[in-house]
Amino acid sequence: MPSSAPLRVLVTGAAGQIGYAVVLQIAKGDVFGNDQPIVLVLLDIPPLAAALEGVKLELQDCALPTLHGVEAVTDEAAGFKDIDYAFLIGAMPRKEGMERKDLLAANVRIFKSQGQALANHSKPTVKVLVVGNPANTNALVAAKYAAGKIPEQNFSAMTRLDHNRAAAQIALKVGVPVGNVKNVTIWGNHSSTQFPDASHAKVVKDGNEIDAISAINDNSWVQGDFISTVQKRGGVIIEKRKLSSAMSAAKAACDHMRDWHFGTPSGQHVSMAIVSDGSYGVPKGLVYSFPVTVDGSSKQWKIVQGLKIDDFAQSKLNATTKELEEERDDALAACEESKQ
Ligand SMILES: NC(=O)c1ccc[n+]([C@@H]2O[C@H](COP(=O)([O-])OP(=O)(O)OC[C@H]3O[C@@H](n4cnc5c(N)ncnc54)[C@H](O)[C@@H]3O)[C@@H](O)[C@H]2O)c1
Ligand SMILES: O=C(O)CC[C@H](O)C(=O)O
Repeated sequence: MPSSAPLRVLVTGAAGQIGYAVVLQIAKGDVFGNDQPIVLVLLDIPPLAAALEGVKLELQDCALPTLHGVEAVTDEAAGFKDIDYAFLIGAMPRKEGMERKDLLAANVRIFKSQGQALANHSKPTVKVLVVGNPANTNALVAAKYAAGKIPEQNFSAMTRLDHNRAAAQIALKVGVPVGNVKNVTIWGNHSSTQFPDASHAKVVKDGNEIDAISAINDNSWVQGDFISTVQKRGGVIIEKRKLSSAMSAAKAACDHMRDWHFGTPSGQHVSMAIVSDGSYGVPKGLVYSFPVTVDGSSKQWKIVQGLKIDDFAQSKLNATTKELEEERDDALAACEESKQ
């Protein structure tokens, strides 16, 4: 039987394709547990009000014991009121032929407004996951406009999909189930400059835990096809489906929030894009993907320190840093232009 007070969980873009895939997983307990009641708040834009209402009705029809309420709203003030967790998915996805940069100016304004809404209406303890692209820079913008009310440590952007993709590629290469792979790392931006890093990963093979690098035994793959496959996977999905990834993105969003809520398993790290504190020489303030562990009782993440970064890895970290600095500058200029 559900025991504690309901958590208010906001999903923006809830009438969209990731939204449709994510709400059931959240509502049935995959993220916050089978005994944690929740109220789902679905937010989308006014032209999507009827579709949003349809999602709400379907959720009611799922008859889920953990779902104590569903609210469908098109007004930010109502959507962000008193929320505990926010899945910020609502934004334009890249279509075939579009560059990620084309999204920046349009989407960044959404996150300025939502940063302000978080500051004005949400609980100061709210934990925020930005999925909408460019996710890292959108999170930077939301954190900036919520500053003073909500700690920057409460903002994150999603690189868990890249993390899951990297683990899956290693599992396929080694010939083990993906559950036998842990501690891959995604560094930097959720974009094609990200650095998927297998060098600290472990694999259980034939009953023994060994370094992934030894299990793979193919350094040119680790420094070549492995990296480019993960970097370009989102684009390949768009090319094949003519739509941006949704099922895998929704699953990754749930993984990210579950680990933030309950903590990471002992001896394991995950990848989260969070506000840099200067670790590994990454400029402070950039929203950058790092290897992190999370303590489930405090719900605080910590960057894993002391991982060896060789010259090859450092050049990859530098490239994604450079892109994030450019995105930050473009985004802040776009925010200045939008006088709301
Ligand atoms: N970080 C990641 O790993 C990752 C992975 C996949 C997709 N994405 C991104 O997630 C976003 C959503 O993708 P999708 O496929 O669900 O797109 P979609 O077009 O199917 O849905 C987006 C929804 O957001 C809504 N929306 C737009 N502006 C809004 C606003 N201001 N407030 C609330 N809702 C708003 C739209 O009306 C639409 O219903 C895209 O930006 C996509 O690129 C990120
Ligand atoms: O637009 C893209 O290139 C990527 C879309 C999405 O973020 C993904 O990773 O699948």
